[in-house]
Amino acid sequence: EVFTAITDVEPLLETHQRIIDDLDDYIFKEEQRLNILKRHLDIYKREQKKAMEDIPNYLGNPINAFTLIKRLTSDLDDIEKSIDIGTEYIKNVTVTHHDVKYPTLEDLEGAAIALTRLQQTYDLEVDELAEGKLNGVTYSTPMSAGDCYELGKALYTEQDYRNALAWMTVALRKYKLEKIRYHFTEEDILEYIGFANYLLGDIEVALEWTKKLLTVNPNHQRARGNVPHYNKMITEEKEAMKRRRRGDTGEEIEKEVEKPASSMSYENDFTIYEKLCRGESNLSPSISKKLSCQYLTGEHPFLRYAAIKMEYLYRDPDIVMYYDVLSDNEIDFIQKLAKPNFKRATVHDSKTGKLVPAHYRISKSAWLKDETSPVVARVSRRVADFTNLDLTTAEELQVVNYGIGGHYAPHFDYARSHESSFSSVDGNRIATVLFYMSDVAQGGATVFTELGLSVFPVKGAAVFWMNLHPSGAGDLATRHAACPVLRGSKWVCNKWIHEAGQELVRPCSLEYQPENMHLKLPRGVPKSFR
Ligand SMILES: O=C(O)CCC(=O)C(=O)O
Ligand SMILES: [Fe+2]
Repeated sequence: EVFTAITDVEPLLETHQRIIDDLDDYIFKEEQRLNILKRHLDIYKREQKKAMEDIPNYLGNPINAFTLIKRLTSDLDDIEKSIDIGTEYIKNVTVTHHDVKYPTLEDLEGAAIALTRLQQTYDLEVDELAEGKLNGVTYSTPMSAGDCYELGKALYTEQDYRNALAWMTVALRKYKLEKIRYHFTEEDILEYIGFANYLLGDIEVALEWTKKLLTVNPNHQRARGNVPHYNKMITEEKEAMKRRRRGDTGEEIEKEVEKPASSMSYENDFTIYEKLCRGESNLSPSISKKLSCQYLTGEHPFLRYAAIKMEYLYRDPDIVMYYDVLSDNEIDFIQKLAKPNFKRATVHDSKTGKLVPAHYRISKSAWLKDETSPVVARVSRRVADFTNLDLTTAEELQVVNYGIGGHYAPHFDYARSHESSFSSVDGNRIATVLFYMSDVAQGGATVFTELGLSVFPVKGAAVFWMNLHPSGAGDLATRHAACPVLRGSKWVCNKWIHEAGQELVRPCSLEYQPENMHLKLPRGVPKSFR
């Protein structure tokens, strides 16, 4: 009936306009949505291209590794949300690609923690890292506000509020510069900053940030609730201070709380560890003047064929490095053999005696029996040749690969008397041979915290030391650690040699005999080298 009179048609123009507005709005939103998707796609394409140019170099960079995991976890969530109609499509992508691996949010958190471990160990600036720089050199695409936000969020979840705050602060700065729409807003960042400050006990600063949040959104419910709460806490604290000053509190004047000795020594141990990881080793001249290099030659059939290049890294206790004791082919072969059996590394729980994963040992490892391949057996034989020890009771070859920020905190290789592995029938781990199966671009040193010694990996070389005194007691000086890998990938393999079978080559003794403290080099070595 509307077409019968022009006046009846007139209101239709309003409807018409409504549709125009709605469509405009819809298309604007769709374009925004597609822009977000396009931006993601561009980044995925750009990074894939960069990665394919040099995969080890790309993934060897902790920032690239982190952002890759982020693109396959939280960014993918963001993409899923952006595709309203296409939700089924992206679901299909993740459901039907059974042949590819997807990291989990746990992986994202692991990568975030690894990044802060690197930051702390190597004294890196958050601002530098966020620009994709390691020690002043640019190694990756700068991190976006989204990258920094996700990193901050993961650290917040891990209750590392100090680092969460540092990354959220960078996220805020980048967010304002980028002017890009994300799945989060400035309000979210401000809320994290405010609350992290509160949890760190800095109430006045928390209040300041909450007020900033309220200038952006005066109706923010949680922020409005927090302001009076923070104000109350500040007033109460001020009152308490006044009372304390007047001395009428009845409360005890706060004393400097002394930390228990054990936690102090742990902190000290860790500070030394971090210093050594940065290569700030401090061998005393009395040790360094005794260090030397030589060829290990002599009558031993193995050494007659191939003299080994040997270097003393420390004396008393002796720590030596043998060079070129694994060939590139052997390394390739052993890596291929180990990979399918890789499991997250575990440590002995001294209480339960069980093997459990631990945050202080982050790597993947596998054990290889001599019978697995003639190559593995050959490595054992070689170890017997250059250590002059009996390998019959040695453990299988342990192959290890350290991922992003992978490390092993200071420890002893031998079992202590209270540990369940102490009473092994073959005795304790008398000696360690640690082969380096890769060079490491940055970081990844093996450090001896009691000796002040840093050893940087050299592909094909092996470090050898005795863990026990001739009395069978553990040598405390052998405490050592694997530093976090800063850039690159670190491969090692360990051969742990046990006491049983060494009775003739290395007799036990309760007396202090300096010559018994030294390594017994293979027979046929000229006397001057012993
Ligand atoms: O990887 C390293 O540098 C040391 C490894 C180590 O100490 C161990 O596995 O016991
Ligand atoms: Fe070790």
